[in-house]
Amino acid sequence: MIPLLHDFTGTTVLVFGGGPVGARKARRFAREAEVLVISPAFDDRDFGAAELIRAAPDPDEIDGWLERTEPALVVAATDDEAVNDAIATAARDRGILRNRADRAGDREPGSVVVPATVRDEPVVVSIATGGTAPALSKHLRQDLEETLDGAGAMATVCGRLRTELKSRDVDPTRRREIVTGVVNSPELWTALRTGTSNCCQVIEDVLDAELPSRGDR
Ligand SMILES: C[C@@]1(CC(=O)O)c2cc3[nH]c(cc4nc(cc5[nH]c(cc(n2)[C@H]1CCC(=O)O)[C@@](C)(CC(=O)O)[C@@H]5CCC(=O)O)C(CC(=O)O)=C4CCC(=O)O)c(CCC(=O)O)c3CC(=O)O
Ligand SMILES: NC(=O)C1=CN([C@@H]2O[C@H](COP(=O)(O)OP(=O)(O)OC[C@H]3O[C@@H](n4cnc5c(N)ncnc54)[C@H](O)[C@@H]3O)[C@@H](O)[C@H]2O)C=CC1
Repeated sequence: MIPLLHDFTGTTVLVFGGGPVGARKARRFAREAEVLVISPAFDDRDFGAAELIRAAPDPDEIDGWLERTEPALVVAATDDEAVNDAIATAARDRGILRNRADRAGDREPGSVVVPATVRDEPVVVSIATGGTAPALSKHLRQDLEETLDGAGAMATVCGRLRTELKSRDVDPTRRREIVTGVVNSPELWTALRTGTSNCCQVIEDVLDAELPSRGDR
């Protein structure tokens, strides 16, 4: 399987099942999508900004929910295998992406897996184990959280530097050298991680060091 990034902004994600797994997936997608959770019970769980709809559709009622809500992705997270089967079939027949929480192993096209994710915006890292060991995905995610500290700030610095260097017509080879040097600098990582220097300061320092003849300041 090949990981891809998909923007769900402005779309609907439909989650069946209001247990811990349905709640986790709902929180995940509610970051950017409009999430509807269908379940006969919700207990006291955190569903993020998702809308909760109390219902327990039978397998033959699932397709009607897909027709009415037109989701970009459907999550099957009920504890009823027949319902999860019906969700997977109806979504496949309508060409809708689907995630089955109760299945590991081979998948057909359009049947997607939710990986463990570490974020330090705009950086994102996803981890999966081919369904073999989701607990390992979770463990590695927790480990990587430390490694990624400062990566978001580093990405912001590089992005602004690239724009700045392009606008100054610095040739592509030199630009690449400067940006690669920044990414590989232990001092800059430490500065961004500890907050001794912020993104703007780092950019100014790099430009001063690399383009000492900047005349417009
Ligand atoms: C195939 C997949 C489909 C999908 O859901 O997309 C799937 C399937 C199944 N998970 C099961 C169990 C557990 N899943 C977790 C946790 C997570 N599971 C997630 C993803 C995936 N789980 C996809 C594969 C990802 C990969 O390739 O690694 C994560 C990463 C993302 C997320 O769900 O948000 C999230 C961690 C998020 C985080 O913390 O970062 C834990 C740990 C815990 O809950 O603490 C357990 C208990 C321990 C264990 O069993 O390992 C079972 C057995 C159920 C049963 O026994 O009935 C099945 C079904 C089966 O195996 O048949
Ligand atoms: N992918 C993953 O990370 C994991 C997957 N699982 C699998 O996912 C399933 C769900 O896990 P949990 O949330 O722990 O189970 P759970 O049993 O706590 O929750 C299932 C939910 O589905 C609801 N439900 C039952 N019939 C329904 C229907 N017809 N329509 C809508 N909702 C319905 C129940 O009321 C309940 O809220 C499990 O059966 C298990 O196979 C379990 C653990 C982790």
